[in-house]
Amino acid sequence: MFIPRVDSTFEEIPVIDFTDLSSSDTARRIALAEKIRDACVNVGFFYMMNHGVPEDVIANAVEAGKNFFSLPTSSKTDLDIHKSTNFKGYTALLGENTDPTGRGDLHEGFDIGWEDASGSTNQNPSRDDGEMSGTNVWPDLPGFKEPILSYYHSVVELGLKLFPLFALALDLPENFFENKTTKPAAIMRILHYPPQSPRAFDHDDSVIGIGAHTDYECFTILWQDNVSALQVQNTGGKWIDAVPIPGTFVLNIGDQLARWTNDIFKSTVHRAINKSGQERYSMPLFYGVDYNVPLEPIPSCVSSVMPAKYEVITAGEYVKRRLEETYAHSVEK
Ligand SMILES: O=C(O)CCC(=O)C(=O)O
Ligand SMILES: [Fe+2]
Repeated sequence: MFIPRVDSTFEEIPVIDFTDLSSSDTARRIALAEKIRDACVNVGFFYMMNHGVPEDVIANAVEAGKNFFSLPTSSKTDLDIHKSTNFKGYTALLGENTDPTGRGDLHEGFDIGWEDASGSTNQNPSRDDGEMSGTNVWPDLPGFKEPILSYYHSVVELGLKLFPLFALALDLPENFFENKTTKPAAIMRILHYPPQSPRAFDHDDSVIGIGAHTDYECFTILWQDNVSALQVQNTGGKWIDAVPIPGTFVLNIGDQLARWTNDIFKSTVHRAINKSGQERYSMPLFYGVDYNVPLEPIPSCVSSVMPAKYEVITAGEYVKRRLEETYAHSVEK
């Protein structure tokens, strides 16, 4: 496979225009895939401009999320993620510990997985998520579920269109991921980061908005509000701010694509620290391949000088293992 210049001491996160995402012109799709390849090989992060998800769909979901986080604590803890077998529902402040050296993350969150657009049920008999099977849980909050599912489905649709571009970026047939993404394994979160005192952070960096980590799926599509907090670590160890750019999503490569590509695509460490003095909200959607698909390295990414680095494990086993580690510290709470 052709690998462009590799230099992960980036100081900036590239911005890529997705106008040609579904272009019927192959040359345009290839040109876009080349930009994606360059960003994935060197940075593991890029902004998506002109992603096509309507602003009102985003705004309605954010509003619904804010209403949820304003509920009394007991209404939220009724849906505690520890009560779910498949990591769905509410995560309280400090309930998650993304960086094992940390003491808990300073955010609260709400997680959902696949559910039909009708919202009636996700227990589709033709869908077997193995390790990650199970339903969503929903609060008794009028006007919540519909906008959240509407955003979820818009971003799932966008994510599905990205797989052919990643395939092109890896010199694979455009349909390489098609039979591996038949039942979208996408987890969406709404996150609320209360402000944290900059002085407290100076004295104790073991409690921050979200501790340093890599994501567990193929890629993450993140909406963030206008409060800057997300930081991405380059190979020099320097934290680069992923400053909010209105109208964009941030996309980052996760561990599943790093495993497929034997680390040719970078799953880059990132964290969030909200020192702004304001509330911050974000909505990541983690997009993986079907949970029963083994994460086997792509042959062109393995050679005698680059032997396979990772044991082969299914996507579902991998995600479940990582989620168990993330929530282990708060199991008894
Ligand atoms: O809120 C953010 O900006 C980042 C969230 C994140 O990294 C995650 O949920 O994995
Ligand atoms: Fe992340």
